[in-house]
Amino acid sequence: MPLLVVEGITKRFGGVVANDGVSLTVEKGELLGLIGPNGAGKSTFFATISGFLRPDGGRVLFDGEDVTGLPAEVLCRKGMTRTFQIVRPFHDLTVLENVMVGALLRHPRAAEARRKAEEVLEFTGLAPQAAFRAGNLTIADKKRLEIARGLATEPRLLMLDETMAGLTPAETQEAIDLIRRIRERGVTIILVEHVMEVVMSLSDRVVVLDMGRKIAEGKPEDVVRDPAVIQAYLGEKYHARGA
Ligand SMILES: Nc1ncnc2c1ncn2[C@@H]1O[C@H](COP(=O)(O)OP(=O)(O)OP(=O)(O)O)[C@@H](O)[C@H]1O
Repeated sequence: MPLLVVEGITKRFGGVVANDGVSLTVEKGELLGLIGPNGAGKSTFFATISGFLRPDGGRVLFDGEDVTGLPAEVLCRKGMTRTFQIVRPFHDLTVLENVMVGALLRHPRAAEARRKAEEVLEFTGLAPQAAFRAGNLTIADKKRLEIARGLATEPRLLMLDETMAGLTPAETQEAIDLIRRIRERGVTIILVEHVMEVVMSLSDRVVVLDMGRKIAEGKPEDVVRDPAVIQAYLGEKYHARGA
């Protein structure tokens, strides 16, 4: 049984149909890349399936259970956690305290939450910055903290929304390595990402959205050769890069 089954999810904002009957499945242990041009509906899809927005139609099944429209904190407890494109740590708390907030979900006693948070900081490479105020971190470390806060909730499905935006090539490589290691721990991952090298190197399968609809799905090497994908997305991207 797939870990996640999404059937015909639709989300409208007034006259804009941000998600128009999107269906997909994610197998346990799989890493699915979700790509598409700006405004294609990727963030809306994340928000709708992870309980931050209510869908106008369609169903979400998590590990066989219908979880459609349940609030984010309930879904998080069931094991579905998302990160945000615009990172939003508690700026005045330390890095350790920020991660403890995530860890408290499964470890209500502060000492245990702290132990869990320290383990996650070690794993994500943020241990040296544990006592820093989150607001003082570099962009790359803020992105890493966003992932660490998600990991501290001990998800089975982790949805990563543009964790590489604004990173240097060296920082991007570190983030790729971190995502690989998360995956080796058995966490299923959906990754929204514009950096194609990242999508290509990490994804088992790629789904392409355009104007709210799924226009392609398959192995990364097949999807990048799909004429509809080149026209809707890659052509524009390569053009924008001057290639
Ligand atoms: N809260 C909102 N209210 C009104 N319209 C919205 C809202 N959120 C998204 N939209 C619209 O829905 C469409 C899909 O937007 P969404 O942010 O999901 O796309 P995206 O693929 O994540 O884009 P990007 O790659 O730029 O992050 C866009 O037309 C956007 O303007």
